[in-house]
Amino acid sequence: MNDKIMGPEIITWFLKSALPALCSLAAICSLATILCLLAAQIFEVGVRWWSRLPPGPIGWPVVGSLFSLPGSRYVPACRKFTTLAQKYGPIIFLRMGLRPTIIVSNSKIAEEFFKVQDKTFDSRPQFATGRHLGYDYNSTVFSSGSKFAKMNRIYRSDLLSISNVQRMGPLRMEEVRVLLADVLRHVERATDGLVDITSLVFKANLNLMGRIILSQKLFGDPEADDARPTEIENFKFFVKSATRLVGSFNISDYIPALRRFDMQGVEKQLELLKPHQEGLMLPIIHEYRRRYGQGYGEDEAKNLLPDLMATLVHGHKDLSDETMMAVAIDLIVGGSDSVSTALEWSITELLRHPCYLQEAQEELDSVVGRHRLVVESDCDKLEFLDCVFKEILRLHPPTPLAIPHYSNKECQLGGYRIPKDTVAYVNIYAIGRDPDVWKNPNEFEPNRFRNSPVRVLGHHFQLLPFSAGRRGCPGKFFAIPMYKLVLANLLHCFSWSPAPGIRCQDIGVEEAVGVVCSRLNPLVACVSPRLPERVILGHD
Ligand code: HEM
Repeated sequence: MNDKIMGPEIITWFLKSALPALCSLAAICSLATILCLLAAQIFEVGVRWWSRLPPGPIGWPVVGSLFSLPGSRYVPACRKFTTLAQKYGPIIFLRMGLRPTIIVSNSKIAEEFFKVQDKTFDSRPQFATGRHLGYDYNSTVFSSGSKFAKMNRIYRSDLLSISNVQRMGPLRMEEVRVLLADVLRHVERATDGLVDITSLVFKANLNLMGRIILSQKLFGDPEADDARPTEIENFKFFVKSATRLVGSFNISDYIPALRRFDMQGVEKQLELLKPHQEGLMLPIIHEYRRRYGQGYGEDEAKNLLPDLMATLVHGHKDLSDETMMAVAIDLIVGGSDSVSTALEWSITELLRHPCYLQEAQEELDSVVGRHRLVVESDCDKLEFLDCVFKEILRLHPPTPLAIPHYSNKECQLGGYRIPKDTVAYVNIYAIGRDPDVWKNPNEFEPNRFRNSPVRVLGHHFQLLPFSAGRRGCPGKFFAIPMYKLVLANLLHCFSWSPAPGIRCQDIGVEEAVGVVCSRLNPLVACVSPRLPERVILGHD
């Protein structure tokens, strides 16, 4: 009986007294939160003005702009950063979590960054990818300070020197022949002439890197006798996972206290990759130590050292297995995906613009003739091909954001103060599409480079596909001849057109998200032989 009376009374009491009180409390709390956020923002605006920091979005306390800015699953970060530059200017300051961050988006600031402040920004921030893939920041890509200086010396004077690039010329030509035979085989088998160019070009580049670094093919033909399907798939999986993870914006890199929660599962994925990479690399390294770790004389060594890993093991015995693995990973991951991405964008744009495809093929006919394959010495004479190469790297730079740099002391940039320990992104994509520098910046117009003195090596700051300065890509002299030789031969040997029913201008240019910005969808095109089969197969 009592209960019956209590029930409605409590409800009445709750509605009349407690509910209004709770509502008022909630309103006060919300107001207080809004006021605190507002105060925090006003405070940050004041601090920025007082500290002469560059302009940029204010963001939220603690998280800053972390959740609102970097690329989503669908929009690459370089594009979001470009939109931001249109609002705030060529140098932007923002907080990503707890890390002060700048974004450099035009050639003028980039020139100052790489010429005046190059040494200040020659470190890398310590992110999870460097801890795992770089074996505690030991690899070139992720190292800083004296470790970087040592690795950089090894790279530039030993591994990726111009003389090594020249020494590897015959290997490049061999892999090009394998690629051409592969394309021809696929063309003959395909009833509709459609060929998946993305996977053939990726495979060719991975194999070339495998041969240069380890004297091994990493990616055989599943139907050929030398196929090792598990290993092949493992390497492909490894390279693709590594580039995806290096390009991800991992929340705990920016708010270290959240590391143990690993909210996006990045650490877990990196840990899962580790046995994978060690299973692939360690047996190879041990075999190299056994074969090349001994004290050969210089002349003997020259004959014995067919590849980069042998050069490393022979010349730098003090390096640990971990560092050796880190170097091999740098080279395989850095070298294969970037070149194949540049190639697939080139074929994409040439398919979208048949007049340029024709111009490139006419040049090949006149310089090389239709009776043989293109060889490396021809490439210097292919002026239009060079224009296509530069235009692709301007419009679709394979690495659209340079790997993040890190300032080791306070400095001045663009007239602003940049604090010590700032993460710096150079937006290579935005620089290549700057409307103040490039006419019709979003159009593919290779002839803009006819008679132009602008080169891609890092001295012309309006075009920085390989970045510049001390951290600029050490593999550029490897990448350029490989790109030109493959593209020239593909265009020379085959005729190209879009898949049936697709108009040239409808071929998609959507980009995937990652440190290497490849096509979102594989490029499938209609391919047919343009030269006699015996020429394509190199039988003449
Ligand atoms: C079209 C092909 C390529 C492009 C567009 C490219 C572009 C880049 C860019 C933009 C960076 C970042 C530089 C920075 O952080 O400022 C880089 C770094 C690097 N690249 Fe490349 N790259 C290419 C090919 C290669 C090749 C073939 C190799 C190896 C043989 C290679 C090895 C590396 C390494 C080891 C680094 C790290 C350098 C450092 O941290 O100091 N790259 N590359």
